[in-house]
Amino acid sequence: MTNILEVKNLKIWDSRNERVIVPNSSFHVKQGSCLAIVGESGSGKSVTCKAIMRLNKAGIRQSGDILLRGINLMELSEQEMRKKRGKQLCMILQSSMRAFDPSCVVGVHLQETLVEHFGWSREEITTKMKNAMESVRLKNPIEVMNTYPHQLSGGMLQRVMIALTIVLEPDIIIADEPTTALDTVSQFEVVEQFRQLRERMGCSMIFISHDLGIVKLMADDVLVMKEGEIVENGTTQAIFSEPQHTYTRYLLSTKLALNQHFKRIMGGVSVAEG
Ligand SMILES: Nc1ncnc2c1ncn2[C@@H]1O[C@H](COP(=O)(O)OP(=O)(O)OP(=O)(O)O)[C@@H](O)[C@H]1O
Repeated sequence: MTNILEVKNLKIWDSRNERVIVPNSSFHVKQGSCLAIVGESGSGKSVTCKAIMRLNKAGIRQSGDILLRGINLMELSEQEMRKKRGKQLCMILQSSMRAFDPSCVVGVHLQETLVEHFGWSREEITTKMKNAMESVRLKNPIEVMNTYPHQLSGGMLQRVMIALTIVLEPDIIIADEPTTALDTVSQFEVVEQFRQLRERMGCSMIFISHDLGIVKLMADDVLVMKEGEIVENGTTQAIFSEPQHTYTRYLLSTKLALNQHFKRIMGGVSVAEG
């Protein structure tokens, strides 16, 4: 199987105080597969994904190679990189609210993004978005497009982003904790939409999540990060059944403990199980 993305010797540091955040990371994403990145808060998951997009804040520097379909993103100009973002590399954040301009209705943002990448007409965009929104079970898509972001729930906005991703058909989707800000029911629905998205488009994905239940459901491979370093990398099956590193075992044991706690207080089957 070919790799859609290869990250080699990625180093990320804060140039203001020379603090190294990620010393030396190498990993890859196989074509059509989902790689989950797990690890405690502050372990460097987000900065790693932002480094792939080349979207870390000014002051945060990076070196190494990031090959997308064999093209080294590190060597592209900012203008060339802008063309890749959205069209070939899509990022879905914890909360989509920040991705939308609060002063415009949702449809304006969708139109602008799709015109920039494809140059389609207004009508074409509306038809494509309407179909995609219906496929992620968003009712009244036209109405949604005429609504301001703050008038929609977090779960609805995430589904609008997934619908936009369906239309953009990127080579790889990077989802950074896309369900963390949602209530349990919306979480379940959004995960389901991500699963269907992968089934339908066979797209490759990097999925950051705190929730090992979701990781087990979504990912083919798992990368475990601790203090900026990759401490373990393997298939989901292997990581869950035979974790090698003490830190991975610790993560899995806390998941188990939380599950049991949940069962004790709720008296039922934990949602994270399976
Ligand atoms: N803009 C920034 N300036 C300086 N340091 C930063 C910046 N963004 C992140 N860092 C540092 O990089 C490290 C990794 O942060 P990162 O957000 O990648 O962690 P994470 O694993 O994604 O955590 P979380 O699960 O909480 O999102 C942290 O020590 C953080 O302080």
